[in-house]
Amino acid sequence: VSNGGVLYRERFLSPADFEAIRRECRTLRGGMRAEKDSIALRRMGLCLDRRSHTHAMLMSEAVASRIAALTGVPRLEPSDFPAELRQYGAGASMGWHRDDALYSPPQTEVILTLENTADCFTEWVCADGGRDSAWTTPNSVLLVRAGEGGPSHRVTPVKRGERTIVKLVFHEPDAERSASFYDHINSFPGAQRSVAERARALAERGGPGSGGKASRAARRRS
Ligand SMILES: O=C(O)CCC(=O)C(=O)O
Ligand SMILES: [Fe+2]
Repeated sequence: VSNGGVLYRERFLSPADFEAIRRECRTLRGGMRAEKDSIALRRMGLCLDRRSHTHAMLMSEAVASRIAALTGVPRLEPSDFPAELRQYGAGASMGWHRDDALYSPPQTEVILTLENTADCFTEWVCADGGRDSAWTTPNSVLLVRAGEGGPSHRVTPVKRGERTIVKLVFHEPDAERSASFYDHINSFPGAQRSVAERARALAERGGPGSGGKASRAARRRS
C-alpha cells in the first residue's frame, strides 16, 4: 500500500451492491456482542456468516483484484480469516496500534464503512511521519497494511452517533498463517470450531510454536 501503508478511497462499490450489503448487515446488528481482548474500547462485533450475501460479495476474487490494483500489491486473494461486522457507538474508540500480521507476508486489511453518523475520525501516521485522518463516508474503504512495517493508526472516541464497518482480510497467494492468526481467531466469542482447527494445525506441525499462554495474554486483537 502506498503512502506509508494506508489508502483511503470513497465510492468503492456500485450503489446497488453497496445498498444490498448494507441492507443485509442492518438485519444482523441485533446479533452483535461486545468485543473481547481488543485494543478497541466499547466496540461491538460479529463474524459474518460465510454463506451470507455480504461475505460472497466482498470476499471475492473481483474485490481482491481491485484492492491489489489500488495498493500496488501484485496479487491478493480473499483470506480464510473471518470477515467482521463492527459497530462504534457513543464512548467507543480504538487506540494507536499496528494490525498484527495474521499471515506471512502480512495481510492487507480493508475497512468498508456501511453507516456513519458518528463524530469520530480514523487517523494514521504517513510515510513522512506526519498525520492524516478521514471521516470515513459510507461506501468508502480504508486499506491498511498489517505488520511491523505497516502504519500506526487509531479511531478517535465517538461522542455522538454511530459508525458501522466491515473489516476484511486479504493476503498474497503464497501467504502462510502466522501464530497471531490462531490467537486472534480464538478470541472470537464462541470460536469452538476455531479452537479445534488450531489443535489440528498444531498436530500437523508436530508441536507448539504458535504462541503460548503468555504471548496470547499479551496480545490484543486489532
Ligand atoms: O475503524 C477503523 O477505521 C479502523 C479499525 C482498525 O484499525 C482495526 O479494527 O484494526
Ligand atoms: Fe487497525
